[in-house]
Amino acid sequence: MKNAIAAGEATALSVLDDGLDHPDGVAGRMRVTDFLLSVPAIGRTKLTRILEDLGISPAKRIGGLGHNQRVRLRSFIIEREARNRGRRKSRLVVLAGPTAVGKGTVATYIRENYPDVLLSVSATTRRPRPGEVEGVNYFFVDDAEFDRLVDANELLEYATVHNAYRYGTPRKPIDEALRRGHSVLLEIDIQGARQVRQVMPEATLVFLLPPTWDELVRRLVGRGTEDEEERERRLRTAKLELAAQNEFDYRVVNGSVAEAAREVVDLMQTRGPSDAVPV
Ligand SMILES: Nc1ncnc2c1ncn2[C@@H]1O[C@H](COP(=O)(O)OP(=O)(O)OP(=O)(O)O)[C@@H](O)[C@H]1O
Ligand SMILES: Nc1nc2c(ncn2[C@@H]2O[C@H](COP(=O)(O)O)[C@@H](O)[C@H]2O)c(=O)[nH]1
Repeated sequence: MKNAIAAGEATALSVLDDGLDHPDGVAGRMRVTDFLLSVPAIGRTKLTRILEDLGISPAKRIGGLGHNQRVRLRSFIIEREARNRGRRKSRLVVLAGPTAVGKGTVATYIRENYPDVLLSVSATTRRPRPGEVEGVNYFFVDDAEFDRLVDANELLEYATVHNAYRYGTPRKPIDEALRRGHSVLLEIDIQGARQVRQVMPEATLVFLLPPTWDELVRRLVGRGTEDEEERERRLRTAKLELAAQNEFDYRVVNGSVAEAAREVVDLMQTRGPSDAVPV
C-alpha cells in the first residue's frame, strides 16, 4: 500500500476507503500510524498531534476504527488532499552539465548550506579520492556489487561516465524521500539525466552552464585532476553535451557557486524558479 501511494497509483483517500470497506484486507489491517506516515509531508512529529486531534490511538488499525474516528480521519484526508491539489508535488531535480562546470561543487554547497535538500548519494566503481567519505560522497562498490545493483533493479539510472567507471543512483532512498514529501537532488551526468527523464517524466532537469567556454577550460585545467589527453577527451565530450542543453527544463549559469546553488534550490521549492532560465 505504501508503495502504491509512493508511485502515485493511489491517493491516500482511496487507500483509506479501501481499508474502511475491507477491514480484513491489506489496507484494513494497516495501522493508522503507518497510513498517516505514508501521506506526503506527514512525519513523526506531526503524526502525534494529528492522532491526538483525531482522537485515535496509535495502536488502531484502519479496519478497526469506530464510526466517529472514521468520519474524522476521512474528513482530515479529504481536506488535506483538497489543500494540496494544485500545489506542486515534491520534486526530483536533476543537475547535469559538462565536465568541470562545477556540478560537484554546487551540489556540495547545497549539501552544506541547505540541510532540507536531500542529495542523492550515488554508487560508483571508482576509488575514493582523498577526503571522500563512504556514504556521504558515494557508495564505493566493486564491479560485482555494481552488477548486482543493476540486476536487482536497485538503480534508477546508471551509466559509464568518461569511458571509465560506472555510476548509478540508488532508487530506494529516492522513492522513500519523495513519498515523505521531500524534494531530492541528483547530481549526475547527461546520459543519466536522459534515463531519469524516461522513467520519471515529471522530474525537473537543470543544465548547469559555465559563464564562457574559456572559463570551463580554465576550471578543468585548474582542478588538475586529469592529464592533458583526458582533458582533451573531456572537452570534446563537453562540446557535445553543451549541444544537449535544450533537452533540459532550466539552465543555470555557474558564475558564483552560492548563486547557482540558490537558483537550483529555488527550483526545488513550491514557489518555483527565481533567476533560472526556462529553456
Ligand atoms: N563558480 C565557480 N567559480 C570558480 N570555480 C569554480 C566554480 N564552480 C566550480 N569551480 C571549480 O571548477 C572545478 C570543477 O568543478 P567540479 O569538480 O565541481 O566540476 P564537475 O562539473 O563536478 O566536474 P566533473 O563532471 O568532471 O566531475 C573545481 O576546481 C571547482 O573548484
Ligand atoms: N549517470 C550518473 N552519473 C553520475 C552519478 N554520480 C555521479 N555522476 C557523474 O559522474 C561524473 C564524475 O564524477 P566524479 O565524482 O568521479 O568526478 C560527474 O559528471 C557526475 O555528475 C550517477 O549516479 N549517475
